[in-house]
Formats: sequence, C-alpha cells, structure tokens
Amino acid sequence: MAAFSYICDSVAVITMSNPPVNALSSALIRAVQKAVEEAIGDFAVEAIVIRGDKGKFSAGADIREFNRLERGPPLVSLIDLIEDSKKPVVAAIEGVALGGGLELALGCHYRIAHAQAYVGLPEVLLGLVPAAGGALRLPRLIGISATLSMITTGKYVQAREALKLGIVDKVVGENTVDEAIQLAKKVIGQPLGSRQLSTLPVQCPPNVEAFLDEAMVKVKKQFRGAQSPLACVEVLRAAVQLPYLEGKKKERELFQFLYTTDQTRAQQYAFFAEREVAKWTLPSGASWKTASPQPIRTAAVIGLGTMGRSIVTSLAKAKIPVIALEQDKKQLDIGSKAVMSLLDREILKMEQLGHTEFTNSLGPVQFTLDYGKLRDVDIVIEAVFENMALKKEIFRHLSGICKPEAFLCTNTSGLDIDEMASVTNRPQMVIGTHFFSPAHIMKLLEVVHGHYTSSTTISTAMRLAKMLGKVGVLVGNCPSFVGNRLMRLYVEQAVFLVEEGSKPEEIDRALEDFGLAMGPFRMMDLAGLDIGWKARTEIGLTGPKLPIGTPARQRGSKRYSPLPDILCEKGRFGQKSGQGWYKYEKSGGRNAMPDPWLYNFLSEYQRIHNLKTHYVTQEEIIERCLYVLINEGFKVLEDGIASGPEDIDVIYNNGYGWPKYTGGPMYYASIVGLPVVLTKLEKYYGANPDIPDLKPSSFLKKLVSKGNPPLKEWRSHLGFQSSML
Ligand SMILES: CCCCCC/C=C/CC(=O)SCCNC(=O)CCNC(=O)[C@H](O)C(C)(C)COP(=O)(O)OP(=O)(O)OC[C@H]1O[C@@H](n2cnc3c(N)ncnc32)[C@H](O)[C@@H]1OP(=O)(O)O
Repeated sequence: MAAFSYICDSVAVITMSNPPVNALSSALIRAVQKAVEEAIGDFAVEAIVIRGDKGKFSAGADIREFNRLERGPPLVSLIDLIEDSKKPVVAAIEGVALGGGLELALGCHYRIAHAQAYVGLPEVLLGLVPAAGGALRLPRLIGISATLSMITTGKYVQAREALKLGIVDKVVGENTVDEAIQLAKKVIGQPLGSRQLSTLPVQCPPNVEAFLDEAMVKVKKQFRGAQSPLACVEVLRAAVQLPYLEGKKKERELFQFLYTTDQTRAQQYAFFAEREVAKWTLPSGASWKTASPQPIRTAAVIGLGTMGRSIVTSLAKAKIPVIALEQDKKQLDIGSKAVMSLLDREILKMEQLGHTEFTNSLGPVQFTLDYGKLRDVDIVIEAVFENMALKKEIFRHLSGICKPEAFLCTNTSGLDIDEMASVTNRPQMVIGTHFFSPAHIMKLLEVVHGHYTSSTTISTAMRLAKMLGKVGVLVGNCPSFVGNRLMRLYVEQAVFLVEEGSKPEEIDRALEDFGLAMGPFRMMDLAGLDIGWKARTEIGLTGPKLPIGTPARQRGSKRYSPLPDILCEKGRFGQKSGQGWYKYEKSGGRNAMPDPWLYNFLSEYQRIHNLKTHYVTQEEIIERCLYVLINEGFKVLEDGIASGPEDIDVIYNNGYGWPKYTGGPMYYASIVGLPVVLTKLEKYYGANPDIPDLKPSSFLKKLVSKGNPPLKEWRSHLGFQSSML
C-alpha cells in the first residue's frame, strides 16, 4: 500500500494504491501526503497529477477503519495541502471517485474524468455526512441545489453528467492520465485562485434560506426517520451561512455526532452484509470462489405480464440482447408496447442526466411468438403467472428447444423449483430467480437453489444479478423462499390486529413511522388483494375447496382471518378497483383515504364473530408485526434456507422497503436485544395461543440461552442443520 511517484517531463504523477478500490486508509493518506509534500518541494516538478492504481481513483475513506476513526484521519489536511499548492494539481479520475475520494479530487485544481467513471458523495448511505470539505467545496462549484440532490441521496453521477454539472473539467474516452498530464503542463504558471474552491462564494438560489427550509421538510418526508439526510441539509446551511473555516467546524461536528449513532453502525453493517452475501458457500464446499459462472451473452424472457416486461427492461438496460416471447399475438402486442414505453422512460431519464449515448447502449429486444427463436440463448427466464402446471409445461417445452448449455430460470415468488426442474432434461441447470417489482428498478434478486441446482448454475445466476446491477442473495427452496415467507406472517399479524380493534391506517402509520417504506395495508392495496385471494382459493384456504363446516376464523388449529377474502368477494381489490383497505379517488388511484364504509364493516364483523376488541398501542403494532417476522427469520436460519442473518437483512433492505438505517430485521433484533425479543414473543404468544407463529423459535431461545451473542456469531450456534442450500 503506497503512493508512488514518477515524473513525466515536469509533472509528478502520484498513484494511490490500496487494492481493490484504493480506499483512503490512514496509511494511504499518509503516503499520499508525503508524496505531495515531496512534489511541492521538488524544483524539478512544476505540476502534479493524482491518480488511482488499477483504473480506480478512490472509493473514499476506508470504511473498515471506521471504528478507529475517532481521532479523524488526516484527510482534511491532505486536501488543504493540495488546494494550497502553488503548483497546479490535476485529478485523473478513472473508475470511481467517491466520498473522501471525490473530496480529495475537489481539493485538486482541475479534474479530468474517464467517460466510464462515476463520482459521488455517498456518505449519507453510511449514515454520515461528507466531512472532508466536500459539502463545502461542492456547492461553491456546482451550486446548492445540485449539491443537495447529490449529498442527500448519495447518488453516483456518471462522468458526462458530472461534466454537465461542472464537477469535472473534461471527460475523455481513453488515456485519462496522459490527458491529465497534458492539462497539467498547459496550466503551469497560470493563476490558481479561481481553482481553489474553498475560496469561492457559494452559488445560491435567490431566497436560499427558504430553499433550505423547504429542502428540510422534503428530506424529512422522503427519508423518514433517517438522521444523516437531515444533517446533509444542515451542513449545506452552514456552507451558506458561515465562512469556509467555520463551515468546516460545523461539518466536523455533524460528522462526529453521526459517527456515534446506531444508524451509522447499522448502515455500515448493511454495506458489508451486501458484499458478504455475494460470497456464497454450500455445505458441499462449493462456493463463489470455486464455481465458474458461464457467460450470458443473450437471454430470453417468457411472458410479458407486469414482471416479464420489467425483467426484459432490466436485461436491456444491462446491454444484454433479449428475446421476449408471448403466447399469442394480442398479448405480444400489448407486452411489446409496454416494454417499449418502459425503455423510452429509461432513455428519457438517462438523457435528462446527460447520457446521450444511452439509447445505443441498450441491449436489443426482439419480440416473438416462436419458441424456435430461443434455440441459441444462454439463459431463459420464465416469468408467466404463478401456476405450477403452466410453468411445468413451459419448462418441458424449453427442455426440448434450448441448447443443452442454456440455463433455465423461473421467476416465481414461492413455487417449488424442484418440481419444475423435474420435468426438464437438465435439472442441474434450473434455478429460481425471484425478481421484485418493478424489476428494472428494485435492487434485489432472490436466487433460489433447488435440490438439483449445480454450483455453476448458482454462480451464473449470481453473476446475472451483478450484471443487472442487483444484489443477488442465495436462498434455499421452500414455500415462499425467504422474503415472502417472513412477509406473509407480518401481513397476517397486521390483519389480526385489525380484527382486534386497530385500524389499517393506524397500523400503517406505526410501521411507516418505524421507517418501513409502506405499511402492510397500503402495500396490499397496491399489490392487489386478489392475488393473495387467488392463491388462498387455489390451496383451499377459502372458496369452493374449503371443507364445509370449517370455522370462519380457524384453519386447523390456527387462527385465520377471512377479512381479506371478504373484501375481495365484495370486489375490493385495492387501488386497481378504487377500494380495498382504503378508498381511492378512482380505480387505479393512488391516494389512500380512510374509508368509513370499512369502519362499519369491521364493527359488524366484530359483532358477528363476537370479537372482544382492545386499544392496540403503537408499541404492540410494531412488536407483533415485526417480531413475528423476525421469529420466522430465526426459523429460516434453523431450516438452513438462508445461510446467515445477513442474507435475511439484505433481502429486507433491498426488496421490502425495510429502513436500512436499522440494518435489517435480524440486525434490528440484535440491537433490541434477543432476550427482549424472546420475552415479548412469549408474552404475545401467551395472549394469543392460536397464533403459533408467535411461539419463539428454538434457535432464538438457544441464542438467548448462550448469552445473547453478537450477530456475527449466530451462524456458529446453528449447529447441525439440514441445510437447504
Ligand atoms: C472528522 C472528519 C473526518 C473526515 C473523514 C473523511 C470521511 C470520508 C467519508 C467516506 O469517504 S465514506 C466512504 C464513501 N465511499 C463509499 O461509500 C463507496 C462504497 N463502495 C462502493 O460503492 C463500491 O464498493 C464501489 C467502490 C463502487 C465498487 O463496487 P464493486 O461492485 O466493483 O465492488 P464491491 O464488491 O462493492 O467492493 C469491492 C471490495 O472493496 C471494498 N470496499 C469498497 N469500498 C470501500 C471503502 N470505501 N472502504 C473499504 N472497503 C471498501 C468492498 O467491501 C469489497 O471488499 P471485499 O472484501 O472484496 O468484499
């Protein structure tokens, strides 16, 4: 790990090197500081270029060192040294310049970026604010409004957009370092005053105070419960109101405050958990290290319903040529129009960001009714509706048509992968790829490993996730897999609470205040109540297959709520029909309004079923809904369906709108304390013995009996398990 230099003509080139992403560790910062000091003091040097080794400028501060950061690394003084240099300093940005990496580049007098490079200040995603001058220099360069958008979202900005915004001075297609050297030579001797960003005035919109007040309100709403986006607005206020040096103090104060919070620890955990889950290992010993993913040059998608359309869009966005197949001309026409409109929207979005080349870089999409066209594709993703018989028919068909090396994936949210694999001539090449809606936006891909699935197939599906810009999480094959298995119990608990006297909007508010993107009732209305109704009808929980004489509120020995079924029988399917748990301004409306009809209906329902209602507190709502989900998470670990708590957390953070600043459900449980979770579950199970899902799992009990070990040790307590992975 070193910053080494060479001199090219009179330009010193300093290379930051700390593989794999040149994170600014204390050692690297010291080394760069030494190299910059040497270059400044060397008479033979007239200008300096700073670059990163192996095509990456820098991914910012070394997050692994954060628990040692209390003293603060000398990054701020290094950046000041660079900015104060009388010799021009040029940043040659390849790959990424993120966080402290971009802050360092902002200290340089000029910035040249490769066209494929990204820049950003993603500290907020780690529960922090930029604190090495980034939030003070950037608004002096690109203005308050653009800075606000970058630092409160942490978004990565591609080089061309960065050029448009004014973050970089030039974008080049190749030889970034050579170009930087040429630029450095050209500006030798020119005055640097206007290039020292800390000395410039902040570019403010008129009435900047009102602008910031409004921004604070918006950010509070958008990132409900998260502290760091609010601190980002505060730091910008300091940039506007205070001279640079005082602003710097405020920046540091806010950073140091955030640095001690549970939220930043949770977000750092979530960051590493996402990287951890990519490193899958099977009990057989096969792993991400040993398995070789096969190339995915072409793909096919079967079915152009809601999921199929967005999967096609996702593949095209990843530049993978895709063939989209439907069963009849009418469906094909509807589906192809929908895909083209999704792609148009994506193109528009990208063009607004300055990526004029984006249209040409989409993977080509071909629409067909002809299975024969699928003969040569590398991977097929079946995305028809959830019907096992239909899926099996398709898999049988694919078996006979696709080349022997083609992988066959099913986009199912919970059906048995093995049953589908069993009808093919290549069960080892069949795998579940559970996309989340809308698939071209949502980051999660649950990769479902069947009994026969080979490690090559797993690693190819995990690579597909990465190619699509998603986080792939490997899970075992069980009904509903991991995400939906936990979600079902959470939703069921919410419905029980309505039977017991709470209102949908009270439950939604409590869980949204906790931080979930959407409460369970708004979520059901959005997804469509009829989907669950159909599934329950098919398995005989309701409808004509339900044995006569089954008690309305009981299935087997378990409590059952027929409320969602009754709503469907009354045509209340949610947003699509303009009524569900809420009412909407029209069919397809999105504005959920409490519905007096529902209150009357619930009172009548409670009377008919002789239900005793009680005042349900916010605490009970949160504990019952979340702890039942967490309890199932422990069962999933016990059953070997997920290999560790990190997998469950990554699934929830990326697929279910769980607030990342609590780390995910399992991390949250570890912070609350497992003994507390256990005691509460015991209490709620005691009061509701007909809800066995509230009965604490044996793995939770075991962990408590072992003294509540930290989350990273949970795996070691699993002991012998019948792993499904
Ligand atoms: C009081 C004042 C003090 C001021 C102090 C200054 C503070 C500055 C704050 C910061 O800079 S916070 C850091 C901001 N940067 C980020 O958040 C970047 C995070 N990284 C990424 O987005 C991605 O990793 C990437 C850089 C875009 C690369 O993505 P890719 O998909 O190619 O690879 P990954 O699997 O994500 O990462 C590879 C490898 O690198 C590790 N890593 C990435 N970034 C960092 C980092 N900043 N610090 C340490 N390690 C990092 C990652 O964990 C992977 O490691 P593994 O062991 O191979 O799993």
